[in-house]
Amino acid sequence: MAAGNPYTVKWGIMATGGIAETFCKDLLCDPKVRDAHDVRHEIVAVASSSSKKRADEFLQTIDGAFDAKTYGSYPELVADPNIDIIYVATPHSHHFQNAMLALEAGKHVLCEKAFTVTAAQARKLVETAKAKNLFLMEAVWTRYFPLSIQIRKRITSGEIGTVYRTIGDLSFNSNATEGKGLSFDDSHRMVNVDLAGGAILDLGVYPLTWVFQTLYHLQPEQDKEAPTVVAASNKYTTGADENTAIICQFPRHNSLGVATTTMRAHSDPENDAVPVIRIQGSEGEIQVFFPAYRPVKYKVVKKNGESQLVDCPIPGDPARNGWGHGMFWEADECARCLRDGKKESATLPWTESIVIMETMEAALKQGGIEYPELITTDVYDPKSPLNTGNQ
Ligand SMILES: NC(=O)C1=CN([C@@H]2O[C@H](COP(=O)(O)OP(=O)(O)OC[C@H]3O[C@@H](n4cnc5c(N)ncnc54)[C@H](OP(=O)(O)O)[C@@H]3O)[C@@H](O)[C@H]2O)C=CC1
Ligand SMILES: O=C1OC[C@@H](O)[C@H](O)[C@H]1O
Repeated sequence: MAAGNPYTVKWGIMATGGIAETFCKDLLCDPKVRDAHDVRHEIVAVASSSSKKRADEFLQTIDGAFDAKTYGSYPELVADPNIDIIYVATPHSHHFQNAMLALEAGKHVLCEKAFTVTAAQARKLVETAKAKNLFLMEAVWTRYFPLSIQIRKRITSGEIGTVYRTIGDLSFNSNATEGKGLSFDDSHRMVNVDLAGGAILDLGVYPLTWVFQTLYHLQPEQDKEAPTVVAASNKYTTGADENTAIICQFPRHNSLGVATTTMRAHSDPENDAVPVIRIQGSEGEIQVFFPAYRPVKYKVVKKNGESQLVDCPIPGDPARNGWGHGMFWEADECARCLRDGKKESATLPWTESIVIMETMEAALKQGGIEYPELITTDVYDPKSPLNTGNQ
């Protein structure tokens, strides 16, 4: 790399669903538009477990990377020597086996949230990345937003005093128009236990992200304290949780986090009428507005009543019809880590992903939510139907 040239990362995309499309469109945005001059991204390959044709169509959908190789299976993708890092964009159920497939093939990995279905799976991924000297990161994109970075800095600088409590919610009103059910088919990944569906793993991970990035991440390294967890869930007819509340207690730090999520009511039905995250300290609080996963504004309210509203827009690339979703910031983090030889991101270290998985696992257990053996095993199987595409 000549001095001054941006470092280029070559991405392989595993799966062609909704989030893969969004992420790839972000990769195709010009980094300079978001003031990133040191890194750039290339999509060099895409795989669909259903067919090569589906992967070909995907390139049309994202309207770019037309030279990328396309594959009709995940094993073919991970074998491609031109790829630096694989983005795993499959349902939760598949993350462990798919990420292992990529790591075992010697590829760095960015794996969608929720990282895994069980904490043991998360530990196994980390052990494998460590043993193989590979980069691995959970794709909790919200952490890499300038908004999140600003908020963490404000907390660290003491602007709201000692933080005692963070309350967060991510909820949607997904009630069916008729009857008592939800609007999803029972086979949909939001509610299907075979795909590790449910509110906790899909939505709850975001309010938990706010609890963790404000109450756990900022604890001094020598005094890290994992929470004790008390949780309750109401189950949907499929067996997945539809309505969950999780309390995280950090007794040594005298703080509490409350994360709630439901598919039965919206976090903010009046649109910006209420904050969806409240980070509460002795000198004031920081309020973050909907949605918890992609917030674009927050308010600092001081004890004396003074307040400041801060807008943090997500830049759109004019050359891509103004597209810009905000996933490019996590992609830039991957690029910088790879460039600098780092195996994990300091913004979401491996230990923290594991503690978050332990927290969600505790909540699932207390809520009586159970998932099938095929998707909870922490034994890697390259021939698992989750890897070969028969499932
Ligand atoms: N960061 C964020 O904002 C978001 C993250 N997500 C996360 O991304 C992941 C995927 O979600 P999303 O893209 O919405 O899901 P989709 O259902 O839209 O796509 C999932 C893709 O995974 C592949 N897949 C492989 N096996 C299966 C299977 N048995 N059933 C269904 N799909 C399968 C398919 O691609 P193919 O046929 O090409 O192999 C499919 O298109 C989840 O972990 C979710 O939590 C989701 C939405 C937003
Ligand atoms: O990650 C996500 O963020 C947005 C939600 O709508 C989606 O279900 C979830 O997977």
